[in-house]
Amino acid sequence: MGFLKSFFGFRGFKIGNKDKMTLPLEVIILSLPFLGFWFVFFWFTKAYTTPATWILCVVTGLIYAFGVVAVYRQLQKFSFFRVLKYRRMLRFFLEENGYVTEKKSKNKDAKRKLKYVETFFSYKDRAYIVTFGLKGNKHQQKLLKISGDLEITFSLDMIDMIDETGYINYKFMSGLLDNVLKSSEIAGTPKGGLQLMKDVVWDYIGNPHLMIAGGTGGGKTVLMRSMLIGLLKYSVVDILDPKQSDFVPLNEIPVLKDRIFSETLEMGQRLIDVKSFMDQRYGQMRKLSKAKKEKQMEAFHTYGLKPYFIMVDEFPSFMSAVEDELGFKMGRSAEERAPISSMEVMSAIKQIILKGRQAGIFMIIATQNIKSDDIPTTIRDNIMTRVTVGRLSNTSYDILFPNSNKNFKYIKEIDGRRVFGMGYYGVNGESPRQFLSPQMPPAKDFTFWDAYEAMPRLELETEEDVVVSYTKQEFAEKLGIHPRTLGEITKLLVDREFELSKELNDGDLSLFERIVAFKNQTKSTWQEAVVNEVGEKFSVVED
Ligand SMILES: Nc1ncnc2c1ncn2[C@@H]1O[C@H](COP(=O)(O)OP(=O)(O)OP(=O)(O)O)[C@@H](O)[C@H]1O
Repeated sequence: MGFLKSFFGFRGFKIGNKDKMTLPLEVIILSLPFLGFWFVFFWFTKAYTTPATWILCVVTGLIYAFGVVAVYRQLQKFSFFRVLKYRRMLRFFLEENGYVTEKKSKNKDAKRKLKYVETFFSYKDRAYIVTFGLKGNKHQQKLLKISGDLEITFSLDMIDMIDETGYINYKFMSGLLDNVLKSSEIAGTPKGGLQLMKDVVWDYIGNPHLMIAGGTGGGKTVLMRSMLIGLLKYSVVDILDPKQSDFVPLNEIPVLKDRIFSETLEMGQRLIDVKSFMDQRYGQMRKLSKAKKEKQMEAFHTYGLKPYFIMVDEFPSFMSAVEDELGFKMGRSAEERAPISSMEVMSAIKQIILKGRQAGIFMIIATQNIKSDDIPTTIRDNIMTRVTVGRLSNTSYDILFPNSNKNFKYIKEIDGRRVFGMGYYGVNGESPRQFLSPQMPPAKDFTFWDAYEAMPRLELETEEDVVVSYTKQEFAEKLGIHPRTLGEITKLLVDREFELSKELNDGDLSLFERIVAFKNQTKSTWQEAVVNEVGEKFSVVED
């Protein structure tokens, strides 16, 4: 299809009058065994005149009709038949909504014929794609805003809108339930991907910081706790819980011990400390980058640093507590004033949001319904990823996903099954897609508490922990040898049971330098140079 499209501009079959015929055709094909049987029966028995045979024929016909309906419904599970059905729905939609022109005919009595606006429908990688030809036609403006109506017509979720010269493509996804994960399955990588559904990965380096919004009971806490399952495996997480409810008890678990803060003063101080830590990390990264002679400083993970997340539950209520308790108040004496001010806290948050990405420091903030003045614009606009769960007001959707022409709806059931944590996921400025939060397994099989208790506690790197590590190419360049020669020396060392670091770093450098120097000075072989340094077998202690 890709080949046909690129060479001949062939996009599939256009939606048109022929799509009316697919349902009768399907019914006829399904009825063929029945019709065939009775045709052969009457042919051989010649029993046309026997009323009993006709009664039997009608009765079996009725039973068969029920069978046809049942089979037809089962066939909808197959994409081929679903595509036929969606094509019929799309044709009907186009006709009903005036995306048609009447074909002119010289014969006044001729049957009215319709010409549909150029529309294609295809199915690829579990996505349905509707393509409209624009080419300046009179429907152009309406076709650019049609996605919301199509979502309702198909009961599918639009996940992408792709512009092409003369065409607009809308991509719809099905199978939300097929893509949901269990809370226990959440995983991620330090290089920027936390998997939230089978087909949704939060690229926290590409689209840093996350805002979770949801009405009360919508599933924010469960989502945050599920995310912790993934994040704690490879990063450090601090939690600010101004409500002092959902997270404070977790402070007893080693992996989160002293990483949960709930008093306004300690939460504010923590953010100021995180900001200082960020500045210090930038310093470390600059040093490492310089040691590696990089032209440009890379992201934190290339220097072996862990990501660091700060989760803030009920962010607006945290902000008002900061303003109340740490803000400037006329008449407050110096003794009554807190050691830190609300301005310092706000400035720390802004700096983390604006500069945290490269240093690997990310904020995850949760809020209930959100109003435009709840969160300062600098902060809000730079929180690039947004998720909603449960019921939310239209104002909240407008703030989170501005300019989206989606018809946001609150869904509690899918295919008759009660679901929790249903909402939308999107990147600031792009069209959001439907989202289903990782599902919490029944308490008899899984509890967050037990899961966190089984996790090892990771620490952020101190200045002493940070060593410059090199790729093979970089390390070989530093020694002035070919990477293949480096491979040969490494193998000779490993054969002699010498343990090397996983990633070659400054600590390994002097040993390699000595081996290279010995070889060059004595004109020996690499093997002799290695044996000279580590002996025939490194692990054997010689007398
Ligand atoms: N992903 C999920 N899987 C299973 N159950 C869920 C899920 N999300 C929510 N629930 C159910 O809904 C209840 C409320 O969810 P949760 O506490 O996360 O809501 P919330 O948005 O944090 O509410 P509040 O704002 O009032 O704190 C949970 O106790 C749980 O029973």
